[in-house]
Amino acid sequence: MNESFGARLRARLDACGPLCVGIDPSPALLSAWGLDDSPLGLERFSRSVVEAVGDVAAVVKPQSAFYERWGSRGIAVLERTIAALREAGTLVVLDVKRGDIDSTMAAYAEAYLDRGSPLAADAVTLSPYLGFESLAGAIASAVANDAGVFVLARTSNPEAAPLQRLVADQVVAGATAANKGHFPFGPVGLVMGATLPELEHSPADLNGPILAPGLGAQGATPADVARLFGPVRHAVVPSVSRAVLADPKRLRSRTITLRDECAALLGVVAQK
Ligand SMILES: O=C(O)c1cc(=O)[nH]c(=O)n1[C@@H]1O[C@H](COP(=O)(O)O)[C@@H](O)[C@H]1O
Repeated sequence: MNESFGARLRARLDACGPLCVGIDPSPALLSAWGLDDSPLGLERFSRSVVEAVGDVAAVVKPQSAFYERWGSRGIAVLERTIAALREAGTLVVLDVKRGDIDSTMAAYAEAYLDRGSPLAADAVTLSPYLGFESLAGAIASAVANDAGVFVLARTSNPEAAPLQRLVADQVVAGATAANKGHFPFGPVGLVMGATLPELEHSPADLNGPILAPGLGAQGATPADVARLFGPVRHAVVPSVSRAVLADPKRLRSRTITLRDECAALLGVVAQK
């Protein structure tokens, strides 16, 4: 039997320390790297990120939107990027933020979670706004494929607060129920921004990982991560894109510095 996503993530966090590096090949970053905004530019950017951080970041999160911009040629680069990340040994969270009725979700699950799919990742980001229950099929597919999902609970952008505040308790409760009985983590993680002023919806009983984007460009610091997520310190995966991607020469060193700072402030120990 294969290892569950929860077991693989736990092992990776224990080995590398707590950090997810996003691959967000925006036109601005491609230009800063001296690359063309083209599928070839995307490919070079993505390959460089895999080489620079694939062995030091517990998780890497390609942002699908920046590949989708280029249609089928961009998706082909995304497929190769996912394959290269898997080869490098890191875990791949594909950021697609999908959420739809159950029959459509089944197709998304086939695309992103089915082991045989060229876009299959270790986990995907999902949106719960068609109802947490609409994600049940995708969660079942994640379990069947030893994969995971990260469901948006409280995102890092401040304008989300009035809407998400109304439903985040339902999202936390749905994820907590889906994770019951799984060890060390269940298949359902939550997204909770590192930029949040406070955690209004406690993930203490989640029994799953928490992806916390917003480090750096959106203003959050490792100290914010520690303050917010101290009670669930072993489950939090802080996530950063632009702040480490800004300079290709310092990408690896900035990743290691940020990762080690998060580990120290969270009081978790990485083995390497
Ligand atoms: O799901 C995400 O990763 C995500 C959730 C969230 O609440 N906020 C958020 O910024 N993200 C993503 O995380 C990345 C953040 O990039 P930086 O602001 O450059 O670190 C982008 O790809 C966003 O789409």
